[in-house]
Amino acid sequence: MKPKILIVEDQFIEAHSLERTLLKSGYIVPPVARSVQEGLRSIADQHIDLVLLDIILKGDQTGIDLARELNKRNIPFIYLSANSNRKTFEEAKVTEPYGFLVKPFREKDVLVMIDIALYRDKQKKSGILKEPSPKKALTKAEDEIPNSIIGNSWAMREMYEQIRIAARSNIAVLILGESGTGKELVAKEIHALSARNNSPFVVVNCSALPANLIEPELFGHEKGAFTGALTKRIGKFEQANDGTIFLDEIGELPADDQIKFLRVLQEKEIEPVGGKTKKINVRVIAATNRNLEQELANGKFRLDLYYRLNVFPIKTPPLRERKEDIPMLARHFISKYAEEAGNAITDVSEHVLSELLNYEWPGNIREFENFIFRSMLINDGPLITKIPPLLKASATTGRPDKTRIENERTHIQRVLLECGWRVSGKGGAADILGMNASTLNSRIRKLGISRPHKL
Ligand SMILES: Nc1ncnc2c1ncn2[C@@H]1O[C@H](COP(=O)(O)OP(=O)(O)OP(=O)(O)O)[C@@H](O)[C@H]1O
Repeated sequence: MKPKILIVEDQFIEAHSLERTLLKSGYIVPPVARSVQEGLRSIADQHIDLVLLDIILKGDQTGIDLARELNKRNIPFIYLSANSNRKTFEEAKVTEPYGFLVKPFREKDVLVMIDIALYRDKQKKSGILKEPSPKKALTKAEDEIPNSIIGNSWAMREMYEQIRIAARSNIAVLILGESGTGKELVAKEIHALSARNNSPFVVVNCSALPANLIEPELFGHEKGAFTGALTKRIGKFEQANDGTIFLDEIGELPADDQIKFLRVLQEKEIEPVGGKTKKINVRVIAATNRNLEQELANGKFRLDLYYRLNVFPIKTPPLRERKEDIPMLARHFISKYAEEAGNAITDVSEHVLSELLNYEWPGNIREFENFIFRSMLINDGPLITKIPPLLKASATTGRPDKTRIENERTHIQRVLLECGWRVSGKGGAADILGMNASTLNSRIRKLGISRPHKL
């Protein structure tokens, strides 16, 4: 039987159009509730599978008050909201909705979000997503994740599940995770498993472009649109037509471009500089290693854009939270670099493995990968027995009263000092830390690290 979905909405026209959309898709829809009281009566009378809940309702109480009741009864819900302010958003967020639909919404977005919410709720209730017993072998079926993401830990298996759900729809995805945790790899995997996999996958790193070049780069420009625009240029969104665009470091997008990006998400159209608007069909995956909610609070990231993007967030776990994957990752990178390193190394020794497990890997897999490669160069094989020094200062085994930010600052400062403040290139600080040079420069700025005068 199709699920029963209750609409709690006091605006007659909006409620009616939603009701029609749901009925057309075969959902069972009880009479619309116009207030919190009516909503409470409705959930008391019958079993409801999901609630679409407007935040501002007639009467003293809001949708957020009703959400607290729904939580007590384990009924999942999605908020419907117009442009609610930050305070309302913060209050709404703590009630843990399955999503926010921002008015005006498109029929397709509503249906996809409902589909995902019902699926996630079923998973949660059936306990499928509970941690498997440690005695069970953790196998990864090849047909589930065919590509290059390595890891069998619980954290990774949960992430694979999210990737599979995301790949089934066209919904915007926001990948959140520290630098070097494989966000780009996840985006590629979603594209590869999706129906768009025969069309382009286009990557844009928003932090690598100077602010004034982002707009023409993303949206394209006509010949002569500005000084220096000698030829017409097709922007990245258009290059990705029918496929997927991956916008890395989305937190770095300047305010003006955020508005234009919102338009792509809402209207599915772009406006090349000096040209006419065009319809496009692109799946958007964005990523950030910043705390976007902090950026919202600082007024640097638009709330409406955040709503649109945060429909389906996926977190990439840091390596220190999945150390059980370290032996597998070590073997993977050893075989990846075997030819380049030109020796017959097959694995790491027991002693080295325990060193690798004891370290916290602040630069995550990128740092780990670089480290394995550097270790291969100083060993003959068949095992890696010698390794370059690991920078213990950043390990959580260091001073427990230091915050992670302080640890990161100290770690980056040390590495910069070791390399004489050379950021990019082989053996530069970015290489050693396992970060992109642009990411490192942005971290240096954010953490307020400055170069000592004597250097
Ligand atoms: N699970 C994994 N298995 C194998 N390789 C991985 C895994 N995760 C990351 N890598 C490798 O680590 C490197 C960094 O990954 P990626 O660029 O996807 O990270 P990121 O999170 O996007 O980093 P940043 O935020 O700095 O852009 C790449 O070489 C990638 O192939």
